Amino acid sequence: LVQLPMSKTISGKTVAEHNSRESCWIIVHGKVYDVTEFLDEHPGGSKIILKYAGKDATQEYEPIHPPDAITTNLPPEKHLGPVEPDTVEKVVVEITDEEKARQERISNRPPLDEILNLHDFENIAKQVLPEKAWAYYSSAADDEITNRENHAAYHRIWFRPRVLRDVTKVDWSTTILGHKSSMPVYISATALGKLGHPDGELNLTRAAAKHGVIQMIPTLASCSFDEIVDAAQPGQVQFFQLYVNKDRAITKKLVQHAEGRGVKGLFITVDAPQLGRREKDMRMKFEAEDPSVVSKSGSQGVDRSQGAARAISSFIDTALKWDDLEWFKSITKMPIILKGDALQAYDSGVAGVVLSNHGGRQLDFARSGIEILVEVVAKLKEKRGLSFPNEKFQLFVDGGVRRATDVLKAIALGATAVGVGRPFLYSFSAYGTEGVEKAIRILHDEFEMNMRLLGARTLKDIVPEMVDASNIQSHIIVPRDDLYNNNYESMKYAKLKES
Ligand SMILES: Cc1cc2c(cc1C)[n+](S(=O)(=O)[O-])c1c(=O)[nH]c(=O)nc-1n2C[C@H](O)[C@H](O)[C@H](O)COP(=O)(O)O
Repeated sequence: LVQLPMSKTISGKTVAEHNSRESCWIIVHGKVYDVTEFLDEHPGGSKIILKYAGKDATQEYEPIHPPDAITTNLPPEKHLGPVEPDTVEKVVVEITDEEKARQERISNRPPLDEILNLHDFENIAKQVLPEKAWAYYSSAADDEITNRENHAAYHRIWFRPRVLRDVTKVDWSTTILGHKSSMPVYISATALGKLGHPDGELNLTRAAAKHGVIQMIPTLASCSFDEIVDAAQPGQVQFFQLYVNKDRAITKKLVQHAEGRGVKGLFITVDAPQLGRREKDMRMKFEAEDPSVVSKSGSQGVDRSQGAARAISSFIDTALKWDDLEWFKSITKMPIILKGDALQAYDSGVAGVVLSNHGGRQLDFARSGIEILVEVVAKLKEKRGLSFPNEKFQLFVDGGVRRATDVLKAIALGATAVGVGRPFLYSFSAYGTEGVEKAIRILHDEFEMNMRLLGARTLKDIVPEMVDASNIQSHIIVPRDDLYNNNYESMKYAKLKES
């Protein structure tokens, strides 16, 4: 063990002497950690840590890790104590021209009252987000066809509105798993909130509290779980999205802690035994690492030549199977909902299912949640005599929802509510909590208008007869195949060569 100086704090100079693979100390949030033996365990690879060996790594650490990640992953004897303030050499991050231009775009972004729809937030986020953040948030798997199909599928569903109904008063509030919600929309779990904004997922918590919307807390949040729950108002309803860890003891601790903190629903993600190949994210290579590095546990090193997603998700249990649900029911009283395309969910006795393809970030060419909803409702009606929406077994969809009309189509087809992911990410990335509030207000405005135009006073009036989904399964138009089309010189003879 290295002999530490007698003083309670450690000088920056001493830390700077431990700047190699042989002895690697880093500073995070003013505390010194000996990460020498953790280098090859780090899911994000050793390179990114060695870049900050002997230095302050807080700035790099913040967006990707919950604050308590380092203290929970390093044994206590590696927590060396506080660093002597102002003895640490400042990590100068040079401001590139590109970054200056991005800051310029941030200050020139339009005022919130000019934002009219959720697409505006995406358009602005694309211009103001750091490249890594935009890549991570916007990316989807392979050719991203499913990501586009998620949105396109709603365009194959048409309304049959009712007229001459008194729609002076319209009310689109509902309950989700028995909890009040101001709209049939919840904020879906999306990881790494601090890539887009220093407050990360707290932006969602604050806005959700103010507007009576339910937030689903992701396992891979940048903020710690307790930070997010502590930021909730008394009585605010939150759900927890779980990636099941190979180490079930960790999963059990997480689930029971969430229940103990008052979370009202456990959403187990079942469509991601491994996170998909999201090529925009992969291009950001979080410090490519030689995959042959064998970690201490003797297993092949984490393949770190991918983007953030792969690096942070090596813990996910690829062996998860239907029989495990009994174990989950034995460790928690929270209603359990499966998140992913899980047709057998009803027979396994869970409280519901989110028909989702993870925003197109997993299996490309997986069908959209809304298309599966039509199939699931028909099947459960025929095989189990169920009708929907159904209090006992609630159906949710997510993916590609950008308008209140998308939500109303899902409600008409039997969903209890709909999850929205990227639009809320983009809204806080560009405008913080106020952006999320604006996004929620936009949806409220759209609900009011479209409920009136549909001739519906409450969500109960939104019935299957009000939509024509007969074309939902016709994939005659495959969403734009951008990658292929942009490379293919389709206009080969556009310009005949002279002579
Ligand atoms: C956009 C996005 C989605 C993620 C997401 C991160 C981002 C940036 N992450 S991920 O890194 O692992 O893929 C999660 C996640 O933590 N857990 C999860 O269940 N779904 C995750 N999802 C999927 C999300 O919960 C919704 O299913 C999806 O976002 C719905 O599609 P839209 O974005 O089009 O609304």
